[in-house]
Amino acid sequence: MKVTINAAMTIDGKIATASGDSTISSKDDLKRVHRLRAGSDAVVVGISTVLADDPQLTVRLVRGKNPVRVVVDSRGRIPDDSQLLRTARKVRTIVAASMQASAVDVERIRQAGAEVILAGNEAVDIKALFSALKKKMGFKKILVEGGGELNWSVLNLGLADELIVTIAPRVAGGRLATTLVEGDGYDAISQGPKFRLARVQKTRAGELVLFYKVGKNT
Ligand SMILES: NC(=O)C1=CN([C@@H]2O[C@H](COP(=O)(O)OP(=O)(O)OC[C@H]3O[C@@H](n4cnc5c(N)ncnc54)[C@H](O)[C@@H]3O)[C@@H](O)[C@H]2O)C=CC1
Ligand SMILES: Nc1nc(O)c(N)c(N[C@@H]2O[C@H](COP(=O)(O)O)[C@@H](O)[C@H]2O)n1
Repeated sequence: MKVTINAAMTIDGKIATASGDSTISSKDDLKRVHRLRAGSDAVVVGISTVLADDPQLTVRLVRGKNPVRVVVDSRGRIPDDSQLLRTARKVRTIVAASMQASAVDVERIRQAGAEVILAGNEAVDIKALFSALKKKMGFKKILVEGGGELNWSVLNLGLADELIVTIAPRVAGGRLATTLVEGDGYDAISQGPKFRLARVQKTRAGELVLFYKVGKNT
């Protein structure tokens, strides 16, 4: 199974402002992302991204098939009125929760038309989730679309094959603004995953799209 992380950041590495504005990519870049989604079996996001952005995670800017939408949501907090749950009967949607989710929330999410996968005791066990996506669902291409905490988990577990980062010609600043990779971080740069720059694209809006292959660290 191939796992790709895609995100857009400012020159200073922020994927959203401290107040939660994440409108970073140009229309051209968003079309590229929608094409990437169309070529993926599933798109995976963290619950904080759902709560901040209320995303659709569809391919509406291009022709193609919507990927299955997967939300990493330990406690089953996804709101009933979120775009993902409101459209769960039209576009297949999976909520990956842990044992922290109440039976009431699991039932509420299932009633809305989404599937629930339980993986992990506290946080969602990302390794177990990705294994289920591969072995039980038969998915071959997974697109991870953040946010920073989810990016950390996927990279730190050595699960990513590719990292695509759009650098927009903007600065967000703010020590509380979310960065591309959050989590605990490494003590030494040498402990982190190593990347190979495979390709660079420039968009009409002056963005650089960097395509990195990820060296496995596990
Ligand atoms: N510019 C861009 O390309 C993107 C920007 N964003 C922005 O990122 C921000 C959200 O990012 P974050 O706060 O970092 O949250 P996130 O979206 O990565 O979600 C993290 C949350 O997911 C849950 N979770 C459960 N198990 C987990 C596990 N094993 N590993 C990681 N998370 C787990 C936890 O509740 C955790 O706090 C939003 O402001 C959003 O707008 C999000 C995606 C793309
Ligand atoms: N590639 C990219 N560029 C940006 O500027 C972004 N803000 C994001 N965000 C990701 O896309 C989701 C929104 O998707 P929809 O437009 O609602 O389909 C958002 O939740 C992030 O995962 N990505």
